[in-house]
Amino acid sequence: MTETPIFPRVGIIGIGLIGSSLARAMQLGRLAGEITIFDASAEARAAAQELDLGQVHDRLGDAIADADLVIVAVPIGAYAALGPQLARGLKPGAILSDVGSVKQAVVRDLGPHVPEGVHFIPGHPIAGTEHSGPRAGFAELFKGRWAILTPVPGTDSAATERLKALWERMGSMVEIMEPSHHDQVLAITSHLPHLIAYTIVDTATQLETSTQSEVIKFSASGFRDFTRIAASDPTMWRDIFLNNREAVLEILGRFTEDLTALQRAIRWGEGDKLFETFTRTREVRRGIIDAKQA
Ligand SMILES: NC(=O)c1ccc[n+]([C@@H]2O[C@H](COP(=O)([O-])OP(=O)(O)OC[C@H]3O[C@@H](n4cnc5c(N)ncnc54)[C@H](O)[C@@H]3O)[C@@H](O)[C@H]2O)c1
Ligand SMILES: O=C(O)C(=O)C[C@]1(C(=O)O)C=C[C@@H](O)C=C1
Repeated sequence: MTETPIFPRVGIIGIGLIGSSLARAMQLGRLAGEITIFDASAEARAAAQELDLGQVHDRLGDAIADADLVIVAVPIGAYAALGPQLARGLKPGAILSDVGSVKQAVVRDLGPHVPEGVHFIPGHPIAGTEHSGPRAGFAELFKGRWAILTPVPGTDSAATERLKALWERMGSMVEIMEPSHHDQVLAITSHLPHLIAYTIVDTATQLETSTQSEVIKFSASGFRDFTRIAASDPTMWRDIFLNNREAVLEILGRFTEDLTALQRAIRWGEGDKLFETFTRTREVRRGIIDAKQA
C-alpha cells in the first residue's frame, strides 16, 4: 500500500547541499507528490536535472506556482531580493518555510512580503556538512538531527503540525522556538565555533612559509577537525555573521574574556585554574555523548 504524501506539491528554491538533501529525503520517503525546483545558477539547475531531484524550472514563478509548500534554501544574503518574487507567486493556503541558519533576519526579509492566507513558518535543520551544491546532498542528512521551527505569532497550528510531520518523516526531532532565542543559541553552538575555526586555520596559514609546511605535515586530529569546519562555504558564512551580528558579538565578547583569563592563567602558571576549566569542559563532552546514547 502506498502512503499519501504529506504535501502534493513542494517547491524548493536553491538546490544546493540542503535543498538537494531535502529533495532526496522527500523522494526516498515519498513525502511529496511532486517536487519543483528553481536555482539561480544554471549549473545547479543542470545538476539537479541530471540527478533527477524533481522538475527543474528556469523561472522562480514556475517552481512555486501551485506549490503547497515552498522551502527557501539559499544563502541568507539572497533572501531580501526573493521576498517580492515569492509574494507574487504563492498560492493562498500554501506554507512558506526555509532552512536558513539565522532566523530573525529571515522574518525581517521575508515576513513583510508574505501574502494574506499564506502560512509563514521559518525553519532550520541543525544538520549540514562543509560541502556545498546539489551533488553534495544526501537523503539521510536530517536523520537523528534537530530541526527548529520558528512560526510567526498567530500561525495556524495545523500548518505547523503538517510541516513538523514532514521533518519527522525525514528523521528529525522538531523543536519550536522564538527566532531571537534561536539566534542566541546558534551563536554559541554553531556560529562562534565556525568563527574560531576560520581564525585558527587563517592564523596557521599566515605563519612563515617554513612553519606553514610543518603545520600541514604534522596536523593531527585537533587541527584537522578545525580545517574541516573552516572549509565551509564562504558565502553562506559571510551572510550568517552579517545577519546574526548582535548575538555573535555578544557571545564573542564573553568568549574573549574567558580566553584572556586562560591566557593569564598560562602566563602566571596557574595550573589549578587550567585543570579546573579542562575538567569542567570534559564533563560537557561526556554529557553530550551520554545524551546521544540514551
Ligand atoms: N551547509 C550547512 O551546513 C547548512 C546547514 C543548515 C542550514 N543551512 C542553510 O541553508 C541555506 C542553504 O545552504 P547550502 O549549504 O544548501 O548552500 P549551497 O551553497 O550548497 O546552496 C545554495 C544554493 O542557492 C542558490 N542560490 C543562491 N541565490 C539564489 C537565489 N536568489 N535564487 C535561487 N537560488 C539561489 C545557489 O546557486 C546554490 O545552488 C543557507 O541559508 C544556510 O545558512 C546550511
Ligand atoms: O557539521 C557541520 O559541518 C556543520 O557545521 C553543520 C552546522 C553546525 O554548525 O552544526 C552548520 C550550520 C548550520 O546552520 C547547521 C549545522
